[in-house]
Amino acid sequence: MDATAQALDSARTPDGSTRAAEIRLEGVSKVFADGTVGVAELDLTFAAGELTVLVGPSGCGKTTTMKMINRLIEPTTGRILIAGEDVTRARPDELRRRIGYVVQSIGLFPHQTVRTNVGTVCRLLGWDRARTRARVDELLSTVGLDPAVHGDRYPAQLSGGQRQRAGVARALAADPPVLLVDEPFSAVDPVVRERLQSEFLRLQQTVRKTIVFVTHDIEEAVRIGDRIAVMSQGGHVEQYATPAELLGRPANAFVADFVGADRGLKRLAVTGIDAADLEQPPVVHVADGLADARAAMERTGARWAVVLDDAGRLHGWLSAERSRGAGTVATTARRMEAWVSQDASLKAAFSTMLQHEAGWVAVLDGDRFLGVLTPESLHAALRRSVEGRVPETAGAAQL
Ligand SMILES: Nc1ncnc2c1ncn2[C@@H]1O[C@H](COP(=O)(O)OP(=O)(O)OP(=O)(O)O)[C@@H](O)[C@H]1O
Repeated sequence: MDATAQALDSARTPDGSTRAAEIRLEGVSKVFADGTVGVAELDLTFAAGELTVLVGPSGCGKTTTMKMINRLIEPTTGRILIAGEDVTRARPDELRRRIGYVVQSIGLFPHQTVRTNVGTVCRLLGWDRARTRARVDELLSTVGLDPAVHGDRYPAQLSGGQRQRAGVARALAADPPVLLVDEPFSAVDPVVRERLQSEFLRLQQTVRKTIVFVTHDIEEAVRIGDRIAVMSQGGHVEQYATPAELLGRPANAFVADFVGADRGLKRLAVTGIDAADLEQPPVVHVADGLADARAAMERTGARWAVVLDDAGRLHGWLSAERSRGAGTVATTARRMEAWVSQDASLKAAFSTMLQHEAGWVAVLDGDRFLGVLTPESLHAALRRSVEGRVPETAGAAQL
């Protein structure tokens, strides 16, 4: 076993799983035999445990960059370090057994069952049958396939989405610290695609690998990436940033054009709710009298108040107008259905607001009321997400 294989094997967590490893490209170029420059002088670092997306127009060098990491393509110049070890000095076969690889076009071996397919690398690494079988069944369940139902099937007996999941399970089987993923969802329809993306994200939350993910689809990139490298011809990185930064502050015209004119809308989906974004309307309690509620609203000039129950849970809302009538808060308050959890995106909050035709949406932490988002505070939240990088006066134009 060479130094790179050892480095990839060595970092074990207490539960025995492999730690994610940083990948560093230093001055990497690829000039093909016919003189085509696939990638020129590329410096890029993929942080350990992050999902980094390479995105860009066709032929810009995404796949070449990815395939140099597991040496399916040999770099012409430069160094590629994984966990500090130079992969160009490693034996390619040992290297590839330690790097998971998911690709849409290279499918599963058609004449092997799903279980045999998924266990391929485990067997190559010399694992015994029992360990391999246990690992394969665990992985099949993790990716949403039932070992008892799907394990003994052949790839042709699975749907496209199921085949893709089996491919992901195969890549993860030997618990590699690094996973390379090339356009895995391009052949499935948009609905299945979105579901597979969500599943893939959930899986990454559990396994926390260093993932390099290639796609030409910016929607997919912003949906799943922790960071995104937007590339142009020759593997040139035009911008390397988080989805929110990329959409909020494209570095140049190329990136702005690539992310699309609707980038403000796309940003809603990648921006979370921050406690600082929330407005605090007057709060009254369900046991209060209407006079108290009215007074609370008059003090701040508010047109409505949030009504909480004794435990601080959202009960509903009360308008200033209704508070002038007779009765109690309990009998006069209206139910409040426009609410989201604090871990929702701004897009989910806005969508909830529209769905209920409400002027605001309550934000909850479990049962606990945290505050409300209005169209104004939502706008401010979007601007805050790139604060420090967007001049105040440019904010409106960014949307
Ligand atoms: N074996 C090869 N010989 C010559 N040129 C090549 C070879 N492989 C790739 N190229 C060229 O290198 C450039 C980068 O190709 P690459 O496949 O990395 O692009 P990509 O960004 O992944 O594109 P796509 O999104 O279309 O898959 C392209 O101009 C391509 O034509």
